[in-house]
Amino acid sequence: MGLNDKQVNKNRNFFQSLVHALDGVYSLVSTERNFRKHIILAAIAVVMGIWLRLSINEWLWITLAIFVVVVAEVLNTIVEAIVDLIVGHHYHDGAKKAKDVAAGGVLIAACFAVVIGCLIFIPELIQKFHVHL
Ligand SMILES: Nc1ncnc2c1ncn2[C@@H]1O[C@H](COP(=O)(O)OP(=O)(O)OP(=O)(O)O)[C@@H](O)[C@H]1O
Repeated sequence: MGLNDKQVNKNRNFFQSLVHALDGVYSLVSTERNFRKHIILAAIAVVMGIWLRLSINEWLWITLAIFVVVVAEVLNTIVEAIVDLIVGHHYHDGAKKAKDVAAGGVLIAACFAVVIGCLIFIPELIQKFHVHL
């Protein structure tokens, strides 16, 4: 994936911008283990949502929860890349703080997603099993 042209100047057209943006998404999926785990959990939530026939309101919350985690993962990856670019493999208290705070952001986002998932799926599952009992 990607143009692989060591380009450092601005993108010339929309297609070039799109290819570089897709390169970024590919990089996230191929290099970030936690991002892949979150995508798998998001896919499970979507399949369960279809199975439980969630309302539009519930889908809005589930979508928000998924995107909050994705955005947090993206920001975490950006912070890690920039910190590594600046300090490399040298220990630095500032580098530790930046990476730990970025990881903390992902944790907070994941907790938000778990709360939303429980609030939506637990009552839906209880209702579903009552119907079939
Ligand atoms: N240059 C550094 N200076 C100080 N501490 C560092 C440095 N690089 C990493 N660390 C510490 O090591 C931890 C792990 O760093 P790493 O670069 O492996 O992030 P990383 O977390 O890949 O995380 P994950 O894959 O879990 O999102 C950081 O949270 C930080 O506490």
